[in-house]
Amino acid sequence: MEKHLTPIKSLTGAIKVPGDKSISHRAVMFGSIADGKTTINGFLTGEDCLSTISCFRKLGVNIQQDNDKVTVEGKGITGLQPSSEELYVGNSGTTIRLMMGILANTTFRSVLTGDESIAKRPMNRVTKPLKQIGALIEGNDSGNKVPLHIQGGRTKGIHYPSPIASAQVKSAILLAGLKAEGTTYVTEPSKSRDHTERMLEAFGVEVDEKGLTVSVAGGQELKGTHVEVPGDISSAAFFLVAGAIIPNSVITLKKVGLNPTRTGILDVLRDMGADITYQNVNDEASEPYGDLIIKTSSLKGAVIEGDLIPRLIDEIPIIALAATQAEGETIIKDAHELRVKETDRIATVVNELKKMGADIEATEDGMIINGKSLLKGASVQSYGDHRIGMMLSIAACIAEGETTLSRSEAIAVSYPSFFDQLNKLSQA
Ligand SMILES: O=C(O)C1=C[C@@H](OP(=O)(O)O)[C@@H](O)[C@H](O)C1
Ligand SMILES: C=C(OP(=O)(O)O)C(=O)O
Repeated sequence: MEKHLTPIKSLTGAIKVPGDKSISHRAVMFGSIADGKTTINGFLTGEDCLSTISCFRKLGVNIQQDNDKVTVEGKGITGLQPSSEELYVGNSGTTIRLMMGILANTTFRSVLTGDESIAKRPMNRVTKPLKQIGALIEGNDSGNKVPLHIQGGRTKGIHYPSPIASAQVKSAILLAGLKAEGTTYVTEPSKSRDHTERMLEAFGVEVDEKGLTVSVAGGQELKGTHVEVPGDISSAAFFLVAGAIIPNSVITLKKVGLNPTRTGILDVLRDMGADITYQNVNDEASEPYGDLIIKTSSLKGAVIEGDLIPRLIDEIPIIALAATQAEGETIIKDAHELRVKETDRIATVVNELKKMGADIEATEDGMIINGKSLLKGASVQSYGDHRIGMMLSIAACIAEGETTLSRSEAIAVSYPSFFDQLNKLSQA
């Protein structure tokens, strides 16, 4: 689908961004393998999370979904049933990688596959540790690419030093560890998002954390519960940057998730000089949340690297846009992981922003951006990557002239109401 976008004078008003994608996936997955019923409020109805529901239905789980309210009739950790069809995860890396951990607990064989983007993404990062735990996995490129065939075996706890800070890898291993003999440990090079750890605890599982090592003892069961999903900070990020760079703007983003493993974007934007304030913060919830108010700001460049990267990995495309409007240079490094997301996000961000006149260069593990560029409307594309599509739509709001965005439908993967909310704020 092609979208024609024109500049916006200001953004004002309040919105509630949709539910957190990482938490929505996990609520359905953990509810499915729990004993008893799980209710979810604030579920993200984006395509990725609908893929998760569809896969668990194929495994025999009864799931009712009414907009953002979901009820899951849990089957227990050994109660999933074989699917006669392939499990199709669409565009969702989180679905396939976490499901592999769960399927390592089954006695039957399942086949997992996905769209053209999933077909390119590396799965060795999970097949390798899961094989060590005892799962039987086969697939293209020695188990690195879909379709993947997976079956549980005699699983035994391992201690896995993960070469990358990845919540998908950590979660897949911990989930496989739930039924393994002994204890399963994962050590990361730096801390990735901890939604799995927090939610397993809410489902009654004991999770141990010592520094960068997380572990679960095998033989634990999950008990169905209620999950309240806060707004997705990765979706809010597009409006945080839009509010900062579009003149005369003041926006309130309500009930945004503020889990410290996800708030790197707030640290960076404040460091760059953005005027952000917090209201109604609830730190007590298993997943903290609060309202964020952002005003038009004069930004300056920043260096973004190291342990901060996993705390804002999905926000780098929109941070790159903010950097094009900042005074001075922004350097993003240690972000090699961007190369294996829905697209190679270093290449797609740099290519498309260059078409709009940005001064931006790719490096092997990041990018270098010189700010204060006057962006011009251009013909750009999302390459089927939701976050690239949204970043370019916000770029179009400040560009001179019209921008044509092709493959804009990809945005529905994580933010189906994105254009409605953008319109609402720009008309207010
Ligand atoms: O666990 C999750 O929910 C996610 C983890 C991150 O991926 P990695 O685990 O590959 O870093 C992130 O990029 C993705 O959008 C969601
Ligand atoms: C990388 C992302 O998701 P996933 O890995 O689940 O496809 C994302 O949403 O930016």
